[in-house]
Amino acid sequence: MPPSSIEPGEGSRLARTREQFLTAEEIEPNQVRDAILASWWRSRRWNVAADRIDLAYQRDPDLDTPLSRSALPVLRHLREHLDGQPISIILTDQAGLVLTRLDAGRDLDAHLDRVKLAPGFSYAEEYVGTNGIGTALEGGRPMNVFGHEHYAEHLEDLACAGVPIHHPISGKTVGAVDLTCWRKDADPLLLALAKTTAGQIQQALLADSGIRELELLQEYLRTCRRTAGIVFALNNDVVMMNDNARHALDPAEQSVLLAQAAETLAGRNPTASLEVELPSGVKARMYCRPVRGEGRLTGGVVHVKLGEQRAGVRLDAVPSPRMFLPGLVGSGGLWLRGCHQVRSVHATGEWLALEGEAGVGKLAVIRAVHQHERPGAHFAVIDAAAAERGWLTDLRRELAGGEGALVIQHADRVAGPTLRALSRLLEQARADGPTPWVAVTLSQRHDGGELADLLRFFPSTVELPPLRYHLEDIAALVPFFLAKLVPDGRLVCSPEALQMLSRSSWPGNIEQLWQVLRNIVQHRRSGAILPADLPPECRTVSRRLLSPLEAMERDAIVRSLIDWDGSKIKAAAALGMSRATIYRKIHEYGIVAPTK
Ligand SMILES: Nc1ncnc2c1ncn2[C@@H]1O[C@H](COP(=O)(O)OP(=O)(O)OP(=O)(O)O)[C@@H](O)[C@H]1O
Repeated sequence: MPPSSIEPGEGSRLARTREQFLTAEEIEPNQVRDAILASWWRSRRWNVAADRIDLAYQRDPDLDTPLSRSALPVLRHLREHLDGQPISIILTDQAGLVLTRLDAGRDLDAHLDRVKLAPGFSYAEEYVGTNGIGTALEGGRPMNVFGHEHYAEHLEDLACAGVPIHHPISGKTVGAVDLTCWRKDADPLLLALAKTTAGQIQQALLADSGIRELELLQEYLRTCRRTAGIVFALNNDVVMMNDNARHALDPAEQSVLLAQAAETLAGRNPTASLEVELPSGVKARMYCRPVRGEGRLTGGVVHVKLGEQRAGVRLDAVPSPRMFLPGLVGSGGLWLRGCHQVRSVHATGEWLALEGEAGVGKLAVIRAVHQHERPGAHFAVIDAAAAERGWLTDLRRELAGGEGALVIQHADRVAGPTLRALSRLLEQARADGPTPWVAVTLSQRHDGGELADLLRFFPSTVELPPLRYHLEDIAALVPFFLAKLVPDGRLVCSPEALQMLSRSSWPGNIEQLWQVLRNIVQHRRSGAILPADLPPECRTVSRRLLSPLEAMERDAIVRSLIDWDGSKIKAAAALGMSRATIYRKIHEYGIVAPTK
């Protein structure tokens, strides 16, 4: 198979192979390059239409970005050098949205307009199928796509050479440059030219960001000189922190503060002083100061003061960064914070209301804290949702038992007379004294209405995060669960499958992960779990691992889209977001918008 061009005669063979693939016939081996075949499979999974280019206009491209400012002079210079040759020069953002296209002559431009390879349309693989831009971005490497290698038949007359552009400091993909010409004019040198151009754009980006990073560095050093405390500075690509920050804060605390600082600096009021509760329970006051260069926000410097410990909560003299709870794994910041809060409330003896979506681990945490603090003491669980007659009688008996711990699960699922009876029982038990320590779990967000009467017995409410807010813990949960399901370590999870699991959104949380693995071991009990072993629900993944803040933002967008019947304009307005931003985020987070 030629690596970079198609020989005469090969075109028709390739066309036949492509047709076979599209009609789901078996294709002969070695008829198409591996990278192209992999891309065809992805295009099929994305349900890309091969017989039409059906793209929605996404948005007016924002050309006031470091990428556009750095790339445009380079591309114009290349245009001059190409001296009127019919080669289209195209710049896209990291998601394949065409930002600009330089004139390439009337015929080619008209064709590119017809196939919507034009500013404001996305040539991501998931929309157009195999093509020079989307396939290069998807694979993260230079890619040429000739004629019939394109998935969509309307692109068959074209040849494209796409190269991802990486940020020279962070290494993140920030866009792609693509050179497109007629198939008959295809030349392997096109890819070499595209690579050189991408390299020049990266150089220009380096010069641009060098100045911005310098401004940030100067402000950071000034702040470090002025204060003896914790200081860090950040922008989209760089984080700097002083020795105090490294010594006084553990990684979970650092990541909570950095995420909060990034959100504040990107918000409406970037110059802010705010209080943040760390996973250890300690409160910290953050003073954020934006840094601007040439009128634009280039990052921010943050000064942190560690404050008083949480009122009413016992803290060890030195807060331990990791908490060991029997039978539980996980070290994500939000997860640890929830565990710590449960332990703190348990230590005060106050009754606890523990909230969180179904399957986040509410019962598991209460059980673990109880076993850790009072090993061997009585532990009872009553499920209010089971609605069996007699559970109130069981409850009365447990309350009268007077010791250990009692968990009333799913308390938000009872209502009316049963709920009132439950409240009366608790009131009576308190009056009769001594009672076990009682916790209720609530799996839905409730408005407090009817439940308020019950919740007056539970002065502290703690919330456990959904799994999608601590996806980093999947790397520990999976081997932990596999060891439970298949002893002797005979079954492991391949890195590819783990990556897919770490990018799913897990609406059913940790319980869903457990069930998924339980089902897998029905058919695979040794060796390695591969992506093909995973059920479809784990294969619809976002493009990358989302940070907790990004996951929260994604959820807010999804909720708003549902509230506004799928209208992106109304959803954006409700969230105080611009239309352009919501379009970009929907794409970035892989949100499938509900249809109107
Ligand atoms: N951090 C963890 N480490 C190991 N196992 C966990 C962890 N968190 C939860 N689990 C396991 O996940 C499953 C679901 O947890 P659990 O039943 O506590 O969730 P829940 O929030 O109480 O759910 P629901 O409200 O739906 O009853 C259980 O099998 C539990 O043992």
